[in-house]
Amino acid sequence: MAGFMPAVSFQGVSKTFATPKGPFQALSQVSLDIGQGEFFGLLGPNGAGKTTLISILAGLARASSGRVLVQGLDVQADFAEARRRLGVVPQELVFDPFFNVRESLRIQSGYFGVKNNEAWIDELLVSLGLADRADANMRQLSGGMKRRVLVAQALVHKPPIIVLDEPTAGVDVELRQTLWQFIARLNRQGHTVLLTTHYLEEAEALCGRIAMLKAGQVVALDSTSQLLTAASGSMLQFKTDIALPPALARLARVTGRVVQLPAQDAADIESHLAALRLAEVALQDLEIRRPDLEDVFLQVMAGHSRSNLTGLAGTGAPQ
Ligand SMILES: Nc1ncnc2c1ncn2[C@@H]1O[C@H](COP(=O)(O)OP(=O)(O)OP(=O)(O)O)[C@@H](O)[C@H]1O
Repeated sequence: MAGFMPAVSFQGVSKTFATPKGPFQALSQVSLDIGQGEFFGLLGPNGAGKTTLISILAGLARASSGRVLVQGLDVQADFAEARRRLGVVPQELVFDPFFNVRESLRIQSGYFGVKNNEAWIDELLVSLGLADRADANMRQLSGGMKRRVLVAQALVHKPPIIVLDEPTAGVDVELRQTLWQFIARLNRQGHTVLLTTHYLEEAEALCGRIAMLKAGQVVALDSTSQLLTAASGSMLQFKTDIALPPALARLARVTGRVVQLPAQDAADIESHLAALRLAEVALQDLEIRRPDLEDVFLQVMAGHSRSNLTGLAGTGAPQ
């Protein structure tokens, strides 16, 4: 990969927090490169270390060891210049209540030293559905509207790298669509996107490549399509109102009336169906489908992944 400069390079990043119970290792030896122009997903269960990794990238926290480069710039040694290349949309709603929407964008623009930015500010307001709230005070906005402003603030200096930490947590369908259309457009124009989300459907639809973190370690790193292809078996899915026999209940993912049962092969499917028939479980809308990203995620987190899912951690090759 000589001459190849990643947008973001995590190099052996570890982070240990001092806690009353002693040191706690939130990240251990995270190494991965995100190529320029990639739409990259960082996934993991609560507490896996996603926000810690992004805080280190944004220069808000220090790695205990290892380093992070943004377009070749060290986030510690070249903090201001590295930070300018990043647009970070935080998870939490933090805002200044004294300004209106447009003023807050102008202030943020000034912070990054960008002048004569009104045209881009107008485009942000329109693209994020904020145009008619431009003069509203930040205090008056609903939670979803505040989140739109946070996205606009993060993008006001046109950063080449956009970092979104769970941007759609608790936001409505309309904002999600507005947001993703806009971010996808910026990605097509060449902006690199790093996304953390718990919405695996979004990650599957948007991300070209995905890293999965578990307890501070990279446990899968591959293109989204390769992760899906490499996932083993299929899923038997149906609806029912009747309780499953205990042996199947242990295997099943149940969401309301919908039951999903992983099956390695045809014999597995047959034995599941036989057990259901024996227990007189009436099935509706029965289907057999390929695993989706949620299935892959659960397989990886359960440690049942095939070695080709886990063996790639650290290679960091963009597609
Ligand atoms: N300042 C801190 N001091 C001690 N432990 C911390 C600190 N910050 C984070 N942690 C711990 O580090 C681990 C990783 O936290 P982090 O917020 O990075 O996870 P996450 O993957 O972003 O989770 P979520 O999906 O819930 O946002 C957690 O166990 C958390 O409790």
